[in-house]
Amino acid sequence: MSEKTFSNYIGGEWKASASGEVIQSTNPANKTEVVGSVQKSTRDELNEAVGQAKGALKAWRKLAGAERGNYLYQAAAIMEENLEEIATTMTKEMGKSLPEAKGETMRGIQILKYYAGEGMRSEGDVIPSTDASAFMFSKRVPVGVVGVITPWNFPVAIPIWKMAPALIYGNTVVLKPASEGSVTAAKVFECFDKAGFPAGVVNFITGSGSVIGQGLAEHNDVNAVTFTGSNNVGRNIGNTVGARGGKYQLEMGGKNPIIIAEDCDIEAAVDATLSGGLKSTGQKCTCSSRVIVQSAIYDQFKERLLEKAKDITVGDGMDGSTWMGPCASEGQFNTVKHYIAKGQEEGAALALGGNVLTEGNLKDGYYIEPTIFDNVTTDMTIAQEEIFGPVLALMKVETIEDAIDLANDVEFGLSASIFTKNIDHILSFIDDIEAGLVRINSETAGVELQAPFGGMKASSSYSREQGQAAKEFFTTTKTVFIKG
Ligand SMILES: NC(=O)C1=CN([C@@H]2O[C@H](COP(=O)(O)OP(=O)(O)OC[C@H]3O[C@@H](n4cnc5c(N)ncnc54)[C@H](OP(=O)(O)O)[C@@H]3O)[C@@H](O)[C@H]2O)C=CC1
Ligand SMILES: O=C(O)CCC(=O)C(=O)O
Repeated sequence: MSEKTFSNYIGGEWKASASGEVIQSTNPANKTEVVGSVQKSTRDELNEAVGQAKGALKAWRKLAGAERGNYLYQAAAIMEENLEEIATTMTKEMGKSLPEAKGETMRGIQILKYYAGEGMRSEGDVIPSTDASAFMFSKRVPVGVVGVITPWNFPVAIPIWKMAPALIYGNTVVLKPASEGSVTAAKVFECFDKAGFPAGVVNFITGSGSVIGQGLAEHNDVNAVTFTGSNNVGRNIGNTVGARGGKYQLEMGGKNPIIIAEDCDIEAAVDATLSGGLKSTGQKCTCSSRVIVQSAIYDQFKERLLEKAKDITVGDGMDGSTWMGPCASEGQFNTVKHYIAKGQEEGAALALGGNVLTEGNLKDGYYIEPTIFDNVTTDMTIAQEEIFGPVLALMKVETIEDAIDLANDVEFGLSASIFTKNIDHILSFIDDIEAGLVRINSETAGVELQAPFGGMKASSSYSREQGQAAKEFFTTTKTVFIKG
């Protein structure tokens, strides 16, 4: 893949920033490899992108839903032709293994198709009026210009799961992707460009979060902002958009528990813990980070977990034998090292890993061993804060009631899972766990595009994304009363 500089996509044209500056994206598996560069854009360019989106709004919302859907089908088809290239760029830019990157790209394509079909579905209800000679109905209408601010960990799926519903319901969009995932997002926009959306309907602008992201949050012509990322940034965006009367949706961190009950299938529970905790190098907001195990099987579970974790192959995501890639960036690498040191300082026992990997080619990347802490208590930092790295915290409990209380003892509430065959435990878990995604005998990660996605407590702004739930955020309702 040749290194390339990508422009912004504004009003249907690729345009370089007047700043003359670019942001380089490097490969976390090989720090010296530049994957590509994107524009370091200015506020004026953001204003231009928002102006284009505003200008395109009327004609776009007046198209039939099926016509808007055709553009999404077209984008999906073009992405399918370019799947390999997009996935390769993703692996090189943020490090997840190539099969995971391909899976994510395929998921983006399926999301586009799902929402394309939405253009042919109901957009309201007929409601009986108390006046027998009148006709009353509700009708969903677009919110307007939508600002989309996304993280680097799912650089294809997250921008698409926000843009596709925004577009099908008649909104126009301005995407500001994470700087560390911008080259991959630019590849997606190349497909959107080829799909031939009317000028101004989809816009792509790169640059720093504090200039372009904050600018989207502050812009009075941006009617709604949808964000996924860290809690601090998310709260600030919510406050800024809310203060000017805009609509916002925030999806933020998680500290997701997986409860291992004494009656469970231990092999399945071990596999799910490793997959949910360490796939994508633990860089999913839905990843399992607290493993809460009943004391009767604690030692047996731990032994098997350690045995299997030792076999994990760490390396460049482009290498077919790699199960776990590097941390996505130097910043993330340093954060993970900080939490590993903090865990040790606060008295957790390191049962596995904890070291930086430097053997052979690994020295060129941001590699950390799969790390498992034992004897973790709920007051420890590693049991409370989102690490976003390959670190699991084992915690021991006596009863399932204790396990659920412990699981709820964090500020987050995104995803949670339990491994058990006991129906009473399953029912009380479903009832009592404070999480937006509740998973039984399955890992905490694994989001289905047709179902609502979002968290409780500090994990989200009470809103839900994906499936039919997306309609709530990307539309507003008109109630129409007609009397002849
Ligand atoms: N829940 C989730 O899905 C995710 C959670 N995280 C958590 O966040 C931590 C940090 O990750 P990071 O990517 O830095 O997350 P951030 O919240 O910093 O970034 C997410 C997005 O917001 C943008 N942004 C940054 N600062 C501002 C600002 N002041 N105003 C508006 N937008 C802004 C970023 O742009 P830019 O990239 O240019 O800074 C990026 O597009 C991780 O360690 C993890 O704990 C991260 C990713 C996803
Ligand atoms: O688990 C998934 O597939 C999606 C998780 C997610 O949204 C995230 O990590 O940002």
